Amino acid sequence: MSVPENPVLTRLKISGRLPTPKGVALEVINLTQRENASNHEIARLIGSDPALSARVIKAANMLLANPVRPIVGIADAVTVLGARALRQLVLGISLIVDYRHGPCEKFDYPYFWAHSLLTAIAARHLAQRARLAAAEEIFVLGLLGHIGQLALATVYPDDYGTLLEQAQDEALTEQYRLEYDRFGCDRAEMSEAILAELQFPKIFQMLVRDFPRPEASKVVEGSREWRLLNLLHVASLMADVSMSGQAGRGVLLAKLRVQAARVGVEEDFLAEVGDACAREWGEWTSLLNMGGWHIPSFAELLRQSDSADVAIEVPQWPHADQAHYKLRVLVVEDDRSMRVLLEAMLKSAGHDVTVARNGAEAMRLFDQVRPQLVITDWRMPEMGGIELCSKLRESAERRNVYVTILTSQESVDRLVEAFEAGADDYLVKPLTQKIFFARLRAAQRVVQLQEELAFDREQLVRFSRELAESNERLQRLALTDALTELPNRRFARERLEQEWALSQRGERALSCMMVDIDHFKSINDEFGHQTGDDALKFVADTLRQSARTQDVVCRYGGEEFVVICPDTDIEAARQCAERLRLNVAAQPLKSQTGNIHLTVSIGVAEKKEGIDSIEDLLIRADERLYAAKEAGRNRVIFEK
Ligand SMILES: Nc1nc2c(ncn2[C@@H]2O[C@H](COP(=O)(O)OP(=O)(O)OP(=O)(O)O)[C@@H](O)[C@H]2O)c(=O)[nH]1
Repeated sequence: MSVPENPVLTRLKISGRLPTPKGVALEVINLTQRENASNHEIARLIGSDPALSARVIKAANMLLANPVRPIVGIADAVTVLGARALRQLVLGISLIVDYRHGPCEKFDYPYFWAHSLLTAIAARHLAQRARLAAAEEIFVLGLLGHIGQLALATVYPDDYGTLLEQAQDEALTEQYRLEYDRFGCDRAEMSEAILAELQFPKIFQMLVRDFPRPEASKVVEGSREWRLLNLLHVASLMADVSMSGQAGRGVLLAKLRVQAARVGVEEDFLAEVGDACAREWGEWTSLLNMGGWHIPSFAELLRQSDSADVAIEVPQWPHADQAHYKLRVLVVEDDRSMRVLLEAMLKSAGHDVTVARNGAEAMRLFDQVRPQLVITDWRMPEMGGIELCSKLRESAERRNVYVTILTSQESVDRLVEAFEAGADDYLVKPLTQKIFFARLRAAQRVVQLQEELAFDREQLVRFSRELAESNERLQRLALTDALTELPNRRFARERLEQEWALSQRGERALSCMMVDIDHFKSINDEFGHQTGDDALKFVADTLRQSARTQDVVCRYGGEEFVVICPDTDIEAARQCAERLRLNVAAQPLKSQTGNIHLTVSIGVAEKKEGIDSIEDLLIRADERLYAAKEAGRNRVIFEK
């Protein structure tokens, strides 16, 4: 990756103001740059500085950590490490020794080097386990990772001191910006330039430039460079945590967990590395004549702090578009770092996240959270991901949730097992953000489609229920007389048919009345149509209230009513009719113009021999009604 030359750096290089090794170390650097330099010459030169050679031998032994064949002399160190690694080691050691103090009063040199040394030790362990690079190279890279800041403090002691005071509470990006505004380059560019100047390989130059802010790096995610970059970042965060005061430690630990989980470093390993750092710390500090720092037990720190208590600063992850469809997600993971990472990534994409430590806890939380997506680890205490998945699929209310299983190794058999347990998807750890967010979007699409389908289904059910209700209402309206709210003629005929059939089957009696308001026309003529309507309603109400429970009073047309009397012979029907007639006559209709006395005439008929249909029955009742009118009205006729 070629970087355009920064004029500020060029100027500093020319004026020789950048931090560089001195004395014998400088000669070693120059010598190892010569292609024809022999190991013998290099060894002799280092040997001329007893302090340097003692440090180099000890450092080489600590880095190579081979108790079977320790390095005993400087010639041995040159052979085992090789000229390039040796050169880098000499550089790192001499810079620490020569720049232990400096002119910038506000810059804490001892803190700076202690932090760099811790970063170096941690980076070495992390890289060794990940088998990403030679341990001694990563060590030096950690040691010189922040060299740009030392350079700024050393080259511009006063200005940089002022800037440090101004920027101490600012975020790193803002600090970089302030440095750039003041000096024309920031500490990362400065680190890169110094490593270029010291002839470190290009990849090292890029790493020191990018590792303090890996999220801003353009390096391809998942590549070896990307992993190295993030490991260095994790190492530097471990140094931050170890050296921070109690107050800020919780937030730093949460940040560390997220970053560690991103590169697949689980919490147990983090604790192991932390404790290895604390163990080696004493040896390194005595080797480099540094002191005064106590490094706490890392495992203890991790145990004490629960990131769940800390408000995690959620970074905006690349690839994490804000969720256009917000999901309720249940993260089920026993490793705290991984849990914190998943939570942070999901939250940065705008989702609602709940966490559980194992499948059993997830089952307990399920109904309360009602998740749409479950992301679960495979192996967990109490209940693992596969069992959780099977349990969810067994339950009718929970089976529709989208389940993604996390696995550390991808094997065909494992994947088949996951899908057979009912998983919808799987993700392989360490998580690659790009893949994670792509899979998340796929899950979102499926959940969204499922919910839209469910919504459509619900709508359909609602529509058909409404339709049934409205049909029923229409039916009711079709069979009801709007003015009197009595059943209408159509209803009367349908009901008569039913009662007729019932009476046929059970040989039960059936009677019916035809009721007509007397001189109704004259009410209309005298008092107007509205009063005529009121009179109709009045008579209808009286009939309804006076009829027996089983009788059905209907408006048959105009001012005419039919009363159906099931299980009723002619005598009983006559008595009912008489009661109706008397009740109508008993109460006058109160109108604006005064009381109007109303009467009705009633014809009663019974189903009996010679009456073969409801038509016959109605005609017979109508004939008797006519007879009642003829006979002077306000009476009941039930026989001819
Ligand atoms: N106000 C009102 N009048 C109605 C309604 N339906 C029918 N009528 C009137 O009721 C009257 C019925 O009159 P007729 O059948 O001749 O009865 P009538 O001669 O007045 O009286 P009777 O001989 O005793 O039956 C007609 O004038 C119709 O216009 C209605 O819904 N409202």
